[in-house]
Amino acid sequence: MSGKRDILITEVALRDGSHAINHQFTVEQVVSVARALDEANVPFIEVSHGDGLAGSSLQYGLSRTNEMELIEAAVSVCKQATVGVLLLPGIGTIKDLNAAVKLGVGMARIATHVTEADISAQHIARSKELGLFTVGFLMMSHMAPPEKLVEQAKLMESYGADAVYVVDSAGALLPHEVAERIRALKQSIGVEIGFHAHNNLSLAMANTLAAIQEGATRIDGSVRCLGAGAGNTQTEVLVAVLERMGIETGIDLYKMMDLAEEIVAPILQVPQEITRDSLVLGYAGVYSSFRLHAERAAKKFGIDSRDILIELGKRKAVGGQEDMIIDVAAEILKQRSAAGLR
Ligand SMILES: CC[C@H](O)CC(=O)C(=O)O
Ligand SMILES: [Mn+2]
Repeated sequence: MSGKRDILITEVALRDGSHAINHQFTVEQVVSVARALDEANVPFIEVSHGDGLAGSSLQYGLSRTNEMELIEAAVSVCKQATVGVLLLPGIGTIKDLNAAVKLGVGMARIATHVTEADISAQHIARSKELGLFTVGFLMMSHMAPPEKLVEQAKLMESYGADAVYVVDSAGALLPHEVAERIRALKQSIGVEIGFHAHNNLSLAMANTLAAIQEGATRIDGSVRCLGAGAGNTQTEVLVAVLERMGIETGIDLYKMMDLAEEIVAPILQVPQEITRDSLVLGYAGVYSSFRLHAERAAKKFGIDSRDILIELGKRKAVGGQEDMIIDVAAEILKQRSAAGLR
């Protein structure tokens, strides 16, 4: 480990992983994970509610612990890592960003649906004013062709973003689709390009490597796959694979493996694997964070969660439309009853 970094990894387990554990992180868990990540020399650690700052709500899931306490705890144990936050304009506000900055965060990722970058202008501008490394985070990137993605990334760049991410929120992209998107951005924007994967079709690693091959220099990972759906690119595995390829992350592999095994595995409510529901998320192109909501609705209405997810995919539901999950479940039940199937 030379300390040189060819690729900058952002660890998202303490934010994306919040979805997988119903937003139940405790201060003690965040302290132990963040401290170990910092000791392993991970450069960026994202901490927030799964849906970003101020996501704690009945609609998205109530946090067990106020996220500001979690952020403060993470910052307090990080000696070298930058702690970052996610903000979805409309869920979180500039007031929330200001509060997070007071606690010592150094990076903000402003996330919008892939076709709605224009709503990020004031949040990106404020983040820059606050001196933060600022990322534009284009979610559900499988829903837009490369030309559209370029148009939206250019908007984020024009607002001042230091990097723009292609975000495969549904884990639906195939490696050649990732490659064409990153290639198009590389040819069109001047800021760094990042990639965020979900492993619902078992393609997170392949997609990440395709992104790196086309010039992405910022990559998200979640240790032990602690992320929504089937999780993200597994950080400790990514570190090992990149090391084998001669690509330096600056991260200590043994320390990452120990953290995964000894600290993160016990936090998981169930081991992260590609279940039938996470597979359907990728297959149907549905937001990974919808999985547990759909499973709860399926149980309540006595129907198959896969039918709910497939219908959400057909309706092209986007992040923030979690209320549609109940509507869809109720409609499926009504149709079944009308057809005499129940
Ligand atoms: C709801 C926010 C979302 O979880 C952000 C993200 O990680 C993604 O779109 O994949
Ligand atoms: Mn995600």
